[in-house]
Amino acid sequence: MPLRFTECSFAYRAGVPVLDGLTLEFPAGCTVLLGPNGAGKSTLLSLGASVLAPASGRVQLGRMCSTDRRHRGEYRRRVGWLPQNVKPVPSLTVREQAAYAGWLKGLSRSDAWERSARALDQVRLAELAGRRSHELSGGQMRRLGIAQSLIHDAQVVLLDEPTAGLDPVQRGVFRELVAELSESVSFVVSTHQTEDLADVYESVIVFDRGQVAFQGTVRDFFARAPEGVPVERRAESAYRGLVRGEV
Ligand SMILES: Nc1ncnc2c1ncn2[C@@H]1O[C@H](COP(=O)(O)OP(=O)(O)OP(=O)(O)O)[C@@H](O)[C@H]1O
Repeated sequence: MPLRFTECSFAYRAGVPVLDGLTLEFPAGCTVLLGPNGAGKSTLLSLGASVLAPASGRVQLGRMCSTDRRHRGEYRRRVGWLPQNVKPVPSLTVREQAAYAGWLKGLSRSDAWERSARALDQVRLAELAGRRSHELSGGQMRRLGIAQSLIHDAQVVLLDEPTAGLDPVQRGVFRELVAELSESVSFVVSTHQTEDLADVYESVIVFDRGQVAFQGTVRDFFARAPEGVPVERRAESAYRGLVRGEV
């Protein structure tokens, strides 16, 4: 079931649209969302997660519409979301926090508790299940965030800059995890990091000033770099050729 935006418009302030009639479908699999600061990536993901509602147009997962009250509960279970700052819930353990997220999405307490063990196992946090979540490192906290978005059997998980501030080892762990989990779940990952795209992602979307500047496979994206650019600089070069960014 693809996540689709149809003629979506959204503004935080009247007369200053962030999205203006955007139509976009995220492909299945692992998609990286690139774009300069202020391009509207977080806004797009928040609309996808139904945290925000479009002023006009539709956001749909298959036939479910994010703003239709009849579908909203199911929509929110099927679309997981990891915002930029995942916060520990004071005094909860790692497992309790994962279960709490499931309960908030409508799972029964026992179901949420049971599923939390599997979700923590999936993100390699099973050993830390009994630790207080405020004691986790930044990388572990992001993994707990993924567990929270997986617990209710999401089909699409939206990750907003999940690797910002992580050291290279933790970034690697994160990438491996996403690659592994993407066999059963589709991911859309917003990031400013263009290195190692080919290791994880199948598709690239470059977003600029609320519009899609590029959508295609990683291979097509790399092909946008001028000839002669060394392999390790191709993604950055392709990206620079596609965006204008803020002035
Ligand atoms: N809560 C808000 N209130 C008003 N304006 C906002 C708000 N959040 C974002 N904006 C504005 O909306 C536009 C898009 O912001 P958004 O955070 O979606 O971009 P982004 O691509 O995620 O940026 P970054 O890469 O810096 O995180 C920007 O001009 C920003 O200033």
